[in-house]
Amino acid sequence: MQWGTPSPRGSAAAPLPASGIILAGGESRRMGRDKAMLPTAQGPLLLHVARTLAATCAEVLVVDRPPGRYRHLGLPLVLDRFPGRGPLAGLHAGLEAMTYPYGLVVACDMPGLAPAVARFLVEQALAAERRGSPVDAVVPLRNGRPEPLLAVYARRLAPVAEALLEQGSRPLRALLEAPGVRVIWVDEADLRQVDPDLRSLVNVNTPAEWAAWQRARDSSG
Ligand SMILES: Nc1nc2c(ncn2[C@@H]2O[C@H](COP(=O)(O)OP(=O)(O)OP(=O)(O)O)[C@@H](O)[C@H]2O)c(=O)[nH]1
Repeated sequence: MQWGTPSPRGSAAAPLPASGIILAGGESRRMGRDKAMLPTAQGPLLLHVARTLAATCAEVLVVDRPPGRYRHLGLPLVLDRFPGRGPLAGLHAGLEAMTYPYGLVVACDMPGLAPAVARFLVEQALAAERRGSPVDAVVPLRNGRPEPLLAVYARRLAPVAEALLEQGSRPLRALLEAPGVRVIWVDEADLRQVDPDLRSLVNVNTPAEWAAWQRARDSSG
């Protein structure tokens, strides 16, 4: 299945004027095989995530480390400018390349992303902008802890991320803690209104986690 094939499920609402950024430049050491290419009923996991994101975001970009591994999928591809520096480097490249002022970032190893969650997070950023009180990020909390691998970031954070990367490898969290960065923290209870089991926040890092995810999917039909 190639990118651009019409979604079998379709989507009732039109995509929002925002970008979707899929971080796919990791090394998958714990999985022992490329997480982006794990097989799903909708094709490789990366394609499944991209198609889910496309229901919400008018643009979807995949960010990989050079030289780029996913050209064969036909997805719009961006390469890290700070290779080997982790997810913040992927976010930085995505923010620099994206067309829209806000981008929803998703890790390529999140098989349960729900379009309703993607839309809910992006709408928080767009609504704040409309109210005249723009924010730089919209980040879910789970058990009181930030989930920065499924979050909205403003394009204006690109130079902030670049300054952090120039200091070396830094966690995504460092961007949210940078001076002046305005964040909407989304309560777990609010997220559960659109995703009761918080499946959108599941990421699969190991073969055991992948097997558990597949079992859970099978048992829920
Ligand atoms: N573009 C880009 N994405 C990255 C980079 N490092 C990690 N990611 C992505 O960020 C997300 C979270 O990565 P991790 O699961 O922490 O790391 P990983 O390298 O994929 O996996 P491990 O090797 O098992 O730690 C995944 O979607 C990765 O593909 C990077 O240097 N560049």
